[in-house]
Amino acid sequence: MKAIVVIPTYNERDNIVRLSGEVLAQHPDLQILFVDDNSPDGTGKLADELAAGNERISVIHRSGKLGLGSAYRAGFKAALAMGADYLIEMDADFSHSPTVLPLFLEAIQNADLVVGSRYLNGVSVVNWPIRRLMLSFFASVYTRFVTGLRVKDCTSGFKCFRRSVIEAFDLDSVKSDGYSFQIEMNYRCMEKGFKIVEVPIIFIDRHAGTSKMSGKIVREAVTMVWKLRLGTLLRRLVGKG
Ligand SMILES: Nc1nc2c(ncn2[C@@H]2O[C@H](COP(=O)(O)OP(=O)(O)O[C@H]3O[C@H](CO)[C@@H](O)[C@H](O)[C@@H]3O)[C@@H](O)[C@H]2O)c(=O)[nH]1
Repeated sequence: MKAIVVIPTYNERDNIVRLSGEVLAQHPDLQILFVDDNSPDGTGKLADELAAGNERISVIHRSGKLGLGSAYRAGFKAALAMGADYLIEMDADFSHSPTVLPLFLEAIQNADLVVGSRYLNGVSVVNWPIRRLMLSFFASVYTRFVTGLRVKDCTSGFKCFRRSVIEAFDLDSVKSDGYSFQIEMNYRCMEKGFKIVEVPIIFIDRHAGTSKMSGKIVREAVTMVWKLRLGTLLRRLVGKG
């Protein structure tokens, strides 16, 4: 079995050394693929040094900050080419605990997509400012209302896909560049009838570095849910869905 943890990075220099060690210690079949967008703080160079010293670590370099969704598209394509059986999404900043990874590998045996959920048993978020927590929580409520998704944490960035799920998508047709990538992937899985299972996680706000959340990312997510829903309705109307 080969499970590749795809980790997009932008200015995560203070996190990736400890993160790599902790991720790889969780299971012998885990590998890491960093997707760095030419981070000004030198994350990419440090990732190269880690990769040079460990064959379970690889790095993709891109020319500049092109967005989380776009980083995952590039990372997933590379992970497929590397022969991944499972493709895992994870943030670089320890908001996602590496200790959950073995649970993902267990849960994916009976699912097509495993979502690490902050909102399965109430709210499991530590240290997030209340405004950010409300934004995330109500983004999920709004997404469920508009799209009919039955996932409690629609924007979670900690998840595990079976290879066959990613192969079933034309990754280039996934439009989201920002965090709405998470919503779009969930929605497309639902449309294709894949089995989505949520497992509870505790999300802890980062210690080092800063969030890359922006108004542009929020606006993209607000409109994306309608594009997804209307796209499905239109396809049904013309008999292609
Ligand atoms: N390569 C690359 N990486 C990026 C970019 N933008 C963000 N990242 C990386 O993507 C991860 C998540 O970014 P954060 O900035 O830490 O996200 P957050 O604000 O804490 O958001 C969390 O909540 C979102 C909403 O629920 C989630 O969608 C997101 O995945 C994350 O868990 C980090 O590893 C960060 O370095 C980008 O443009 N390019």
